[in-house]
Amino acid sequence: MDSATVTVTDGLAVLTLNRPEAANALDLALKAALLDAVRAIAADDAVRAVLIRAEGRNFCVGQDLAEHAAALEASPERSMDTVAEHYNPLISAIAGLKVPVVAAVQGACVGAGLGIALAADVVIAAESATFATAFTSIGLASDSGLTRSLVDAIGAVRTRAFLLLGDRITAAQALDWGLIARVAPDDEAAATAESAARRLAAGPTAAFAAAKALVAASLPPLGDALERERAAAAPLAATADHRGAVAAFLDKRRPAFTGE
Ligand SMILES: CCCCCCCCCCCCC/C=C/C(=O)SCCNC(=O)CCNC(=O)[C@H](O)C(C)(C)COP(=O)(O)OP(=O)(O)OC[C@H]1O[C@@H](n2cnc3c(N)ncnc32)[C@H](O)[C@@H]1OP(=O)(O)O
Repeated sequence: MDSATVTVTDGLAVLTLNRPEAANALDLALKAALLDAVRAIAADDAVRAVLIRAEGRNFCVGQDLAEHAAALEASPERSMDTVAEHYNPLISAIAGLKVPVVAAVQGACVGAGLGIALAADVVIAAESATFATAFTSIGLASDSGLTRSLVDAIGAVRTRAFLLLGDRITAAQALDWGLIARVAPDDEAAATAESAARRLAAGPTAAFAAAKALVAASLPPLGDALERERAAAAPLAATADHRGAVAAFLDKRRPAFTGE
């Protein structure tokens, strides 16, 4: 089964995360499939808007920690290569799409999953959706461009608290903070997001592209944030806190951090 699929109808490309059995956790296959899909969408002149959605109860729970544990075991210093090889190119590709991008979020939107959602232009969430950064809970700092997209959306004070305290917030809280654009009842959210995406696919594509470019130009460069996050990830992968927290998560127990 393809872990990411794309269908294009009437100018709308629907990109689906399709690993519901694993809460759409990002393993190598899903990351590579998403990157290939976004690059194909970017090259398709017929596409005038994009909807990013996910199968199953959860939008995306971030890096697959079972896969990561194996990679850490094999080579802590190499384990973070995927940030440069997959995460950073994926976030850059989504944010770099010239057409409008809508993300439809249900369930858990966590870690790099939050980074994917916030790389879109418009996030529409189901009422019961939740949002979390999760990185510091496993001894990491941040990635997927969140140190730019969060600061842009909610400011540095809230971003620091969101990263450091690791709170899991509701869709209503996310809307109140300005993290997302809309909240819809659980049974209407998918249709609301698709309707918005279809409206954008039928809209003034050149004007949308110009508006996106103008807003992006008013912000610090995404590439700089991604590079800083990449550089910060490698040394953290080598910490006992990170390795211990990943093992604790997989063993379903609370981690004991030593600060090392
Ligand atoms: C050389 C080869 C290299 C290979 C590649 C190596 C990888 C390198 C990694 C690089 C790291 C840098 C980039 C990092 C990106 C990130 O996203 S880091 C953050 C990762 N995500 C998390 O830490 C979230 C962990 N999960 C949770 O906090 C919670 O599960 C939740 C998302 C808040 C949901 O909670 P709840 O609703 O209570 O559900 P749960 O019961 O906790 O989970 C349901 C089932 O899903 C499983 N699961 C959840 N998250 C993950 C995950 N990230 N990876 C794997 N599995 C996950 C969870 O275990 C449950 O499973 P079951 O018990 O089987 O039901």
